[in-house]
Order: sequence, then C-alpha cells, then structure tokens
Amino acid sequence: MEDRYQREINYLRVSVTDRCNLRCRYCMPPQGVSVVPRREILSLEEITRVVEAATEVGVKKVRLTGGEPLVRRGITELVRKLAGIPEIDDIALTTNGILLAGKAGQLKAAGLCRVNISLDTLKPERFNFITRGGSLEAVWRGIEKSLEIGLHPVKLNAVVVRGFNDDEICDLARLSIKHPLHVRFIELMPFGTAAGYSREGYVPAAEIRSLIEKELGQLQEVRKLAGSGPARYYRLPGAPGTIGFISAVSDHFCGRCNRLRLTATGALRPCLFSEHEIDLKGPLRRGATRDELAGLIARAIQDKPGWHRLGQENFRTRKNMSQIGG
Ligand SMILES: Nc1nc2c(ncn2[C@@H]2O[C@H](COP(=O)(O)OP(=O)(O)OP(=O)(O)O)[C@@H](O)[C@H]2O)c(=O)[nH]1
Ligand SMILES: C[S@@+](CC[C@H](N)C(=O)[O-])C[C@H]1O[C@@H](n2cnc3c(N)ncnc32)[C@H](O)[C@@H]1O
Ligand code: SF4
Ligand code: SF4
Repeated sequence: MEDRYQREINYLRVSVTDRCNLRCRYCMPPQGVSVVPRREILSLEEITRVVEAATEVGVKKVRLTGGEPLVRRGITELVRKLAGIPEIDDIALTTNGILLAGKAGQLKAAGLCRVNISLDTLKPERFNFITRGGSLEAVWRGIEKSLEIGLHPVKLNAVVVRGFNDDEICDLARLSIKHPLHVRFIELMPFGTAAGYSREGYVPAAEIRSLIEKELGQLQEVRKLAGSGPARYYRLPGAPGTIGFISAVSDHFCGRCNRLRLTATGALRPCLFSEHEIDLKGPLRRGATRDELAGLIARAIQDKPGWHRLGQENFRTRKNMSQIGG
C-alpha cells in the first residue's frame, strides 16, 4: 500500500535475532549489545504470522537480517515457512557470511532466493580487526558456495571507513570484473554506540566513485538488477558483475523508500532512523487476528516519515544497527 508520500511499501526487513557471532567496530561496542531474553524474541511462528498479515497490505518481498540471521536456530525452517506464503515472491538474506558455506545449500532448498554478504576488506588481518575476530576465509567460502549454487544475484556489502579500507576500494571493485559479484559500497552511518567512529571514518559515495573511475575506467549506469534496496548500480567495461553505491548520508534515497522493519523483539519500525516503533508482539501474544495485525502494519506504513535527519549535526540513533535490523 501507499504511504502519505505516495511511496509504495512492499518490502519487509525482518530482524530474526539481535545476536551476532562478530562485533564489527562500526556496528557494536566491544562488549557486544546486551542480550535480550529468549522469550522477548519473536518465535518462528510469530514472524510467519506477521509476514502473512503484511501481505494483506501489499508486502511481496522479505529480507532476513539481524544481528546475524544465520545464528538463529531454525532459520532454514523459517525460510521454508515464508516460501510457502503465495504472495511472497522474493526471500533474501543479509549475512556476514561466516556460517554461510555450511548452510547455503539447505537455505536454497528451503526457498531462499538470494544473499547479500558483508565484506569490507580482502586482507585477512584487517578483516579480523574490523570484525573483532572474524575469519575472512570462512566468508570467502560462503561467497564461492553462493555463486556455485546460484543464490543469484550475489551482492557484497562493503562499508567504507577512512583510514581502514579506503585504500582497498579499487581491489573490491575489481571483484566485479573477476566474478559475477555485485559489489556495493555503503556510506558509514552514525548508529548508536558506534556513532563516534562513523564521524571520523565517513567517506562520501561521490569520492568512492571518483577513485574507482580514475583507476578502472568510466562507470556505466545499469538500469535493472534484482532487488528492492536503495543502491544505484554501475558496470565497469566488460565486467560480469556490477558496482553499487548506497549513499544513505550524502544523497538519501528516502523518496524511493519502500520498506518497513520488524525488530527481533516484535516491533515494527517505520524508519531506520526514527525511534518510533509500533508493538506487534503484545497483540500477537494476546491473540490478535490476521486482520488486526494487518491494521497495525497499515498504521506503521502511514507513520513513515518522509525523510531522515541524518544531515543534522550530531544526529545519531540510540540503538545500534544490529538492534534495529540493518
Ligand atoms: N538509510 C537507509 N539505509 C538502508 C536502508 N535499507 C538498507 N540500507 C542500507 O543498505 C545496506 C544494505 O542493505 P541489504 O540488507 O544488503 O539490503 P538491500 O540493499 O536493501 O537489498 P536488495 O537491494 O534487495 O538486494 C544496509 O546495510 C544499510 O546500510 C534504509 O531503509 N535506509
Ligand atoms: C547490521 S548487519 C546485519 C546482517 C549481518 N550481520 C551482516 O553483517 O551482513 C547489515 C548491514 O549493516 C551494515 N552496517 C552496520 N553498521 C553500519 C553503519 N554504522 N553504517 C553503515 N552500514 C552499517 C553492515 O555492514 C551490514 O552490511
Ligand atoms: S555488521 Fe552484521 S556481522 Fe557485523 S557486528 Fe553488525 S550485525 Fe554483526
Ligand atoms: S531513512 Fe527511513 S525513510 Fe529514508 S530510506 Fe531509510 S527507512 Fe526509508
């Protein structure tokens, strides 16, 4: 359905857990975020009921995210349940890739269409540093496996941080020449406890693009790539993959916004950058009908703001990306 700004909202991002097996420096504090008791987290059945109700107001695409969605027990079963909802035509996953090689086959068999995998650096020791302990090799195996079994299109998410990986922008972009990979560069955003980090490290998309064009040649705009997100895509001459930019800070895409978020604790969040949430867990557990849930989801759509306040000085969210569902 349309919101107050004539935007068609058809994409639901579902955070299946706020836990994670990594602690990326721009996403979490060193000690991680405090773990929510299990009973506060929506069950697989409850998530499925929300998605079913969301189809009543026009949701057709679902993305599972987190925290790290692959640490959630029963994730494959959840994919199978969601794939059984006739109105849902796209089920995707955003993952750090650590557990992906071992689970990709069963997820695809259950009905997962495609994956977006986070990868900020090609240097193992840097990867270990930025994620506070992760193994780049495991992620790379996940990427290869996803390509091999056709979780297509396989997209990579690279958050660019000045002084950390800005010297690797062209190497990351070259992955789209060597492989049919879609490499997206994300502007660092000021979330929760990692907000200070993001102010120092922020690199605008225009600068990233000009670095790539200087070294690798002119980028040609690509009109269509499967997906519902905010990236704009380009191609290097002759490349099988593409390069995308997610310019959330310098050139916000709120005018094209098509999504709602469901947090792991069962709140609907109309906008990534607004603290406003609508509780669904209470109504779900008090026996709300599908129509009543759909009514609450419709209200969240009407509550969507027109744009975010990221440009304002010292703006930051109270929660981290992993708690909202990045
Ligand atoms: N500002 C803002 N940034 C977003 C929003 N949704 C996604 N992003 C950014 O885009 C990044 C990549 O998102 P993904 O989870 O890979 O999904 P996507 O790009 O929406 O998905 P597809 O285009 O469908 O493949 C996120 O980590 C965020 O940094 C949003 O609603 N607002
Ligand atoms: C919060 S994670 C959740 C899914 C999964 N754990 C992963 O890392 O892909 C989703 C995406 O948010 C991005 N992200 C986290 N913190 C961010 C920040 N401060 N600015 C921009 N993107 C951020 C990550 O790089 C990742 O691609
Ligand atoms: S970006 Fe993803 S992998 Fe990294 S700490 Fe956040 S939730 Fe975990
Ligand atoms: S910041 Fe809010 S309105 Fe803008 S694209 Fe993201 S969710 Fe949509």
